[in-house]
Amino acid sequence: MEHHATALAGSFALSLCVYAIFKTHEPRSPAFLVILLVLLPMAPAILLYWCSPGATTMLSFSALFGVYYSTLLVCPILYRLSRWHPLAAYPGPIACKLTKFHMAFISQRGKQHLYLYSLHQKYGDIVRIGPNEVIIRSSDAIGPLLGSVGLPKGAFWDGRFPPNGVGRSLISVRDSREHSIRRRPWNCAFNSTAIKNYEPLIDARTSELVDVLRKQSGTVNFLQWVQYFTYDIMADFVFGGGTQMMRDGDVDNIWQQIESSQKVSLFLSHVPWLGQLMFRVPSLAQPRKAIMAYAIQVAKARNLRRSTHKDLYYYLFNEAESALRPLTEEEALSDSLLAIGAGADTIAASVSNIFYFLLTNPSAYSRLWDEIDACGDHALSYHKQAGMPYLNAVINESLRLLPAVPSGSIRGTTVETGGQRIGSYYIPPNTTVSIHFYSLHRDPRNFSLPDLFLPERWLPVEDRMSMEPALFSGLDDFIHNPAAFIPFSHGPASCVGKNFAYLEMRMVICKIMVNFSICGAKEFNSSAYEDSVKDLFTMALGSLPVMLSPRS
Ligand code: HEM
Repeated sequence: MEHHATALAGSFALSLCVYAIFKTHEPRSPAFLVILLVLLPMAPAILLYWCSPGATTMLSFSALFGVYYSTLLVCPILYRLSRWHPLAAYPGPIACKLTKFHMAFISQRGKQHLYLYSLHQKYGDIVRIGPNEVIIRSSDAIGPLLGSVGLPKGAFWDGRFPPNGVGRSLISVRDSREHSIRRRPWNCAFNSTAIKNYEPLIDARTSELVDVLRKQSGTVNFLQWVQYFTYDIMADFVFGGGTQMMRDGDVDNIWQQIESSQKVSLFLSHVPWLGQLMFRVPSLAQPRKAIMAYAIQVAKARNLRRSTHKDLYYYLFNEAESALRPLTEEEALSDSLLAIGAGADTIAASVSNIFYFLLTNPSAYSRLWDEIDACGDHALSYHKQAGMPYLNAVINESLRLLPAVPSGSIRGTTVETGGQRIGSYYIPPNTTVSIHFYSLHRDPRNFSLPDLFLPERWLPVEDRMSMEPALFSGLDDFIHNPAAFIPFSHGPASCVGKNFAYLEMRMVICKIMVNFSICGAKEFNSSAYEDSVKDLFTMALGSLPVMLSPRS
């Protein structure tokens, strides 16, 4: 009996030690996990059998294992809910405080942006959405979190790549110094001179889009054509060409693959340790590895082919031989999937959303039409478009309401960075933290009438008053805070493709408006469109059925 009690106490003590190891070191090696979770709990049972073989029964063995595993389960539950947890002061749902699996499952429905928005509505400006994770809805936090003295990328990104770091793309590099080295060639590829070189590519592909749309009759799924268009243009400026989706369709089912891989990746980003384990099980890692392999193969083919113009890979492969510390081939190849996703996916969603808002807001549609028509032939000049107030207001308003990365970009403190004050909040070490763009953009403290599509809010006061006197003249204290508008994020790790994205979006909108009048097809349904919006880190959408009438 005495031996039984000692063995139970030993099992309990051992389990407490193992919990401490998990908490401090977060072991992920399968061999180590087998030792901690399978072999160690056997030790008290073996000792018990050694000391009193006759008295040892199946029941006493089960009790020993039961004590071991239940201690391992109960300790984190008690700690995570206790007032000693470093995030105890921050409110949030109990399920979130207990486990990140809660968010992982929520994310699979594609509505995590709405869920997080509802949490901000309920709990306030800072919400605990995981045992070690918070989201913030405050413009005061933008600079301290994302600015030049802000925090590096967070643990969120660890679940998407193998534990040895192979294949990590720029967006996921957690060490700030390494991130800035990896970012240099990207900055060169998207500076104002480089972007000028992409203008003929945009011209050619937008004209091709107009041509294929002219050949369509009846209901057209506008989203699908925009996806083909953005993919072709991405291939042009990233890989020097090589795809013809507008001509041949999506023969390799790339868009479907991107969406399914985004879904799995988002789940694993919420539970990064699971993602890293998954990479060790070939059959589970297959879908993610397949899309990574596809992207790498496209970049390798570009390397063999060389490009006829200065594309992104001209800079990533250091073909000008100008970089002080060129990327290794592996680093350059690792960025290919990021370039595909970021370069095509975000713009396709944004352009589709812009036309969705125009179709559901006829006065905005006709104001934009008037502005474009008033520019005559100049409407298709990049220079002119950059200064068209209503066009830019429509783009911004659409990105405000439906940002293409709705839940923002994830940063984190580590043991090395220590804790940090972000605005009025203290973020302890080892915490993942982000600003929830969707909630920030719809906060009435930043934008009056936050849920209304109102491009006029981006115009000078006198212009918006003259356009919408009924709406604006009664609102002396109309709030418009552009500092809280961050669809491209902010700071040294923000979106490198922002200027290019504006260039492409402006041109495609103007070319479409110059060439067609558009209306919703009979299948068009605004609530179905809004329901189809999914937050899979970047935004995925259903379809946008329209009718196009060519203008002479
Ligand atoms: C409407 C279009 C776009 C939107 C709304 C958008 C938004 C974003 C956001 C929110 C981030 C996260 C930044 C952070 O971690 O703080 C990001 C990162 C990034 N975007 Fe974009 N993006 C768009 C288009 C593009 C395009 C056309 C490219 C060109 C390939 C691009 C390339 C990138 C890259 C490389 C990063 C990683 C930056 C880094 O970690 O240093 N994006 N984007």
